[in-house]
Amino acid sequence: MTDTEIKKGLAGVVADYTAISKVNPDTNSLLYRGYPVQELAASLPFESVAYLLWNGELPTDAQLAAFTDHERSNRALSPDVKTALDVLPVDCHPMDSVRTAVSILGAQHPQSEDSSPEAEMEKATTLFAQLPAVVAYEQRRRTAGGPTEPVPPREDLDYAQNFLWMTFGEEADPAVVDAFRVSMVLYAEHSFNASTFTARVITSTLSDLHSAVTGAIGALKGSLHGGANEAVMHTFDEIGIRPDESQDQAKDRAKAWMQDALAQKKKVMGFGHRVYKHGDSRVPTMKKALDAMIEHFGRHEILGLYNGLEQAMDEAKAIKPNLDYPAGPTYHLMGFDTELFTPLFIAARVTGWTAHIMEQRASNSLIRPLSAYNGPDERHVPGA
Ligand SMILES: CC(=O)SCCNC(=O)CCNC(=O)[C@H](O)C(C)(C)COP(=O)(O)OP(=O)(O)OC[C@H]1O[C@@H](n2cnc3c(N)ncnc32)[C@H](O)[C@@H]1OP(=O)(O)O
Ligand SMILES: O=C([O-])CC(=O)C(=O)O
Repeated sequence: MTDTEIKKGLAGVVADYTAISKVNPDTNSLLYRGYPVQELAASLPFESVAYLLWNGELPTDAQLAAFTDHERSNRALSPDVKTALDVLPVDCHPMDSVRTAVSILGAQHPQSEDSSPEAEMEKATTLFAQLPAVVAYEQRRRTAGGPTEPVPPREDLDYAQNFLWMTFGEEADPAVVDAFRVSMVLYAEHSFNASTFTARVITSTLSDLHSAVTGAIGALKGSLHGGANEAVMHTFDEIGIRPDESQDQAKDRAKAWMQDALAQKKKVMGFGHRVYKHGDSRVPTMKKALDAMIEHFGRHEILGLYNGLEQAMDEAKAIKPNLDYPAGPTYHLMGFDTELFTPLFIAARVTGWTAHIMEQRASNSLIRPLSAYNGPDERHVPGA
């Protein structure tokens, strides 16, 4: 086999059909089940988008009411999960904590080994409902410096409102809720990205849903994928966030930082994409949400840093930001610890992952590519 036949990173390989989303780099568009993501993000609750991804259609009012009733009644942090999280080091990465929690939820689920469509939908829905409690508790445990009391969920709040309530213990301002809701919708689904493909590979062996999600979390953690939203904030921190500084001063420092980083051939997280080469379809919508948070909190120096990095990268390499770039500072302004940013991505992407798990299972073929061997020629153990 020659090198030219090898598709390193599976770049450009079309591995299967999917009816869940369409990423089109030529038109810079993203459709969930045919709907432009910008239209979904404009006003729909995240619950409707989850329903759409799983069922293929937006819910009627009655369907949404039944779905949200079920979701709201499954929001509490499982006591066993709390016990398990409490023995983890308080400074362990919260991606590890959430991965552990999903594993426990799988082992405890009464339908863990049932992969019928009904059981898969039930497991996807309860996981969707329970992840905010896990992520919120991890934020609170870190803030408290150890085991603490979770904030009980509220059934009178929608998904986004309740997520922020459980995290911060107070009702969030509607502007913050809306920016958070938008981020969840934009993060929900993106065809055969690395974590979703991981979930599909695991499902293809006829393994269970929670195993597939646990594996997907591992794939999401890396900074070339979901971990980039955390890494973006580390970049901002390295440049230095100075709330007293003007937007222009911040921009100049950010530009200088980027020029230096690129001169050293560094990869700057939050920029570039395997599929989009002229900008990520979701960035303009997420940037609007970031702008709203910058206005809301009066933090214009963040915009200076944002614009400085973006402009210097564009001038030097014409590489555009991806979704993680505006999402990172948005979550920072909302008050989340930087290490919690990728767990927030999990809470959103669990909808897309589980939709793909169900799609893979419905039309399965074991995913098992070939490799080209380039190790030593056959040789023999002395005396064998
Ligand atoms: C939600 C998400 O998961 S979106 C992706 C989040 N990930 C990141 O933000 C990590 C930073 N970005 C990257 O590493 C890459 O752009 C990837 C992995 C996302 C896509 O990479 P690929 O399609 O494999 O492109 P590849 O990494 O080969 O880059 C092509 C060229 O652009 C450069 N490049 C791409 N992204 C960046 C970047 N963020 N910073 C600096 N240079 C970059 C590469 O160095 C390479 O240059 P070269 O040809 O001179 O060697
Ligand atoms: O599609 C990708 O490769 C990465 C990405 O943007 C996502 O998963 O949202």
